[in-house]
Amino acid sequence: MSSKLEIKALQKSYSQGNTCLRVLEAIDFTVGQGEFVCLLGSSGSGKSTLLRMIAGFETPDSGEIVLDGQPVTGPTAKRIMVFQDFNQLFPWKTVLENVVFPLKMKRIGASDRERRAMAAVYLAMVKLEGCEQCYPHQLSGGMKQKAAIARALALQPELLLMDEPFGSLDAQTREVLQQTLVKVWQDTGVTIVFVTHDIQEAVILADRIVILSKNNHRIREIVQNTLNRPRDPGDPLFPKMWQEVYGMLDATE
Ligand SMILES: Nc1ncnc2c1ncn2[C@@H]1O[C@H](COP(=O)(O)OP(=O)(O)OP(=O)(O)O)[C@@H](O)[C@H]1O
Repeated sequence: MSSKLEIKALQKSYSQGNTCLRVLEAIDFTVGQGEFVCLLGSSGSGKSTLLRMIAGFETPDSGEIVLDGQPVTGPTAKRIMVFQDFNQLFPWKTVLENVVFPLKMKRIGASDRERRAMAAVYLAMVKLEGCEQCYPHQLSGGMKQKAAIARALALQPELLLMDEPFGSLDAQTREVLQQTLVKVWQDTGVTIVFVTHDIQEAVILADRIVILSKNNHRIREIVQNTLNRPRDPGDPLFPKMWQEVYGMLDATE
């Protein structure tokens, strides 16, 4: 698998008052074209910080982030982020308009008609057909997250970055969205880096799981997920994979 994203010797600290808070140190890993990678670690291990740097929202103290051979120096539409917050959509626009608007801003599609057709394709992909004319306040949290995912995918990013997008959903809705996301990922071939602190979520979604340690700010382990897809927590092999990952996390506490 060719490397889509390369993270090289990344280091990041924040100043908090008079002290320097070290967050990430010697972070090295690659993400392959079309791969689904989860960043997992306890609270404060630097998962979101790492994702924000990959997005180009923040700069590392040292080290390099390279996408398709080009250093990341700031945000671009090649890397689109989906957040945990349900209020990512424009409240005054319909679901369809929410997907069409960024396409127009990025001059994707030759006409409004073409952009609306593109938006409808991505909304159908996340199973929101029939909701195109709804406003965000008429949607459940899960439906809002689906719309945010459709909007991100419609921009056809090189990299989809997801920061605990299902973190505020109930368990059942979360499972449905996980299945939807895996299907969309398989259909589009998009490369995904997904932050979670939920082991089950990482085991259901990821090809590989990058486990961050809060203790030394480094990567504790990169776990290859050996379970066949579609993943099912009822699979007798699922608890073994879960335990393997849990063991890595335990050692970081
Ligand atoms: N802008 C900032 N300024 C100062 N400190 C920050 C900033 N952003 C994050 N931090 C600190 O960096 C550390 C890592 O934060 P980060 O949000 O990346 O962790 P996380 O693993 O995503 O945690 P969680 O799972 O709780 O979201 C935390 O101690 C946090 O307080």
